[in-house]
Amino acid sequence: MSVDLDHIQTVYAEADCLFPEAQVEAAIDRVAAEITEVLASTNPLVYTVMNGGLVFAGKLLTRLNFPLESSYLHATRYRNTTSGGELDWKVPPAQDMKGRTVLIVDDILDEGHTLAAIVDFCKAQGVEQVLTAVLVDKLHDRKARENMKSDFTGLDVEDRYLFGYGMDYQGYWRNAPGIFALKGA
Ligand SMILES: O=P(O)(O)OC[C@H]1O[C@H](OP(=O)(O)OP(=O)(O)O)[C@H](O)[C@@H]1O
Ligand SMILES: Nc1nc2[nH]cnc2c(=O)[nH]1
Repeated sequence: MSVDLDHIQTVYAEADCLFPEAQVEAAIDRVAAEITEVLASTNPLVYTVMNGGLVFAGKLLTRLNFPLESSYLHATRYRNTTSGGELDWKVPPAQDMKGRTVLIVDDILDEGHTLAAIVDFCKAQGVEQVLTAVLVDKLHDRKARENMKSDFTGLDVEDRYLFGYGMDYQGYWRNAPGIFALKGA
């Protein structure tokens, strides 16, 4: 598919910055401290959900100063579009997680279907416990499960289409240094 880079540039130029880099980094500091408090002695297996979780996980992991194992899984529901569909497991978890504490790290809890499916998968593998960490939680009443929350949350955000810090717009701007909302969405 050919991409209109002028359009991609315009989207960035016209977007609203909801949280600039310094605020996001402060949120990651806080989340890292909370995770350390709860998980430092549990020898956790930390799973990054690709692609979106990449930036948050990279920044989070160096702030977790205790023994842990890091791996990734790849599940997608949006496929570079702005509305979700069926969850597609591109790379399921590879490690044996039976009896382990597992932390799932992702960029966003939106409707929550992605995290719910991953958590269910981990439970079916016989984990000791599975916890979740997201950089942003989008506030609305369309969650997959009632009152669904992540165990660790960086920032609560309004109900708009977001990009930056791992979140994409048509595959672009995962590298944007802040949390941005699409103009008019
Ligand atoms: O809470 P939900 O409504 O399920 O949405 C959240 C998921 O959507 C995004 O992934 P996406 O499917 O866009 O794939 P990506 O990680 O490659 O961007 C994001 O990274 C989360 O994994
Ligand atoms: N980039 C991006 N991915 C999402 N996945 C679910 N919600 C969103 C969103 O607002 N932005």
